[in-house]
Amino acid sequence: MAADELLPEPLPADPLPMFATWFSDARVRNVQPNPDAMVIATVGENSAPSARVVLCKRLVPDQGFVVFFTNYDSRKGRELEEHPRAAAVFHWDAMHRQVRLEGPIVMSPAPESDQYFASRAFESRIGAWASAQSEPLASRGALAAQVEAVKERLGLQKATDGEVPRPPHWGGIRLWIDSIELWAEGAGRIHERARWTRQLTKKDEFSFSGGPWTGTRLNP
Ligand SMILES: Cc1cc2nc3c(=O)[nH]c(=O)nc-3n(C[C@H](O)[C@H](O)[C@H](O)COP(=O)(O)O)c2cc1C
Repeated sequence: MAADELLPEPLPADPLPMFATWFSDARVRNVQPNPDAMVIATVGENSAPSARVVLCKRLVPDQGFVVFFTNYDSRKGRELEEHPRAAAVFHWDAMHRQVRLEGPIVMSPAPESDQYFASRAFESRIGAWASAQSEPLASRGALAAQVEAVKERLGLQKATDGEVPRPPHWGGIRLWIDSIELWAEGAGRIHERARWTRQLTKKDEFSFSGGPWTGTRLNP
């Protein structure tokens, strides 16, 4: 089965509007239960890679970064602190498309994390305090007890009792894109691939400015 659309010829100078269209297509057409899911790969001790699924909650194509939210003390958080680069993969099976991203990461500015945290369900906000993500857990009951302890400590039993503050160890991570590959399934396994790279120059704690993109078709 071929992708809905193959890659334009010649390739666009800037790949990010096309990535944004693919991302939006996947969400608008609701092609899978979590169309915003991406696998994030990080590098740990002894250069060992590790990967897991997270949800991409923002894509800012004009600047060129994506955002996911997590516990900064989790395994991925600790690995990213040591090695602040990541790779991400989206796979939209029903659209026969894959997108690969690579680049440096930064923690989101506090307002970005606060805004998203405030939009989460009460239980998820309590859970962000209760779960020491990636740490050993004695039993399922132990987590339930941690949830109850957090509610007790914050004096919040239900959503209408008040605001759950954002834990300092929980927030957004921005992956700034300096390499992107778009892949579209072709007929008879003659797929289409192209990769674009650019230089990123650090502007401040949260942002980079991007140089021009260089795009190349790749053998599938
Ligand atoms: C569909 C799906 C979405 C997920 N979304 C997130 C997410 O947005 N943030 C997150 O921290 N973990 C998310 N997880 C859980 C992660 O895959 C992972 O188990 C967790 O973050 C701990 O990973 P780590 O120990 O490598 O840090 C998601 C899992 C699945 C299957």
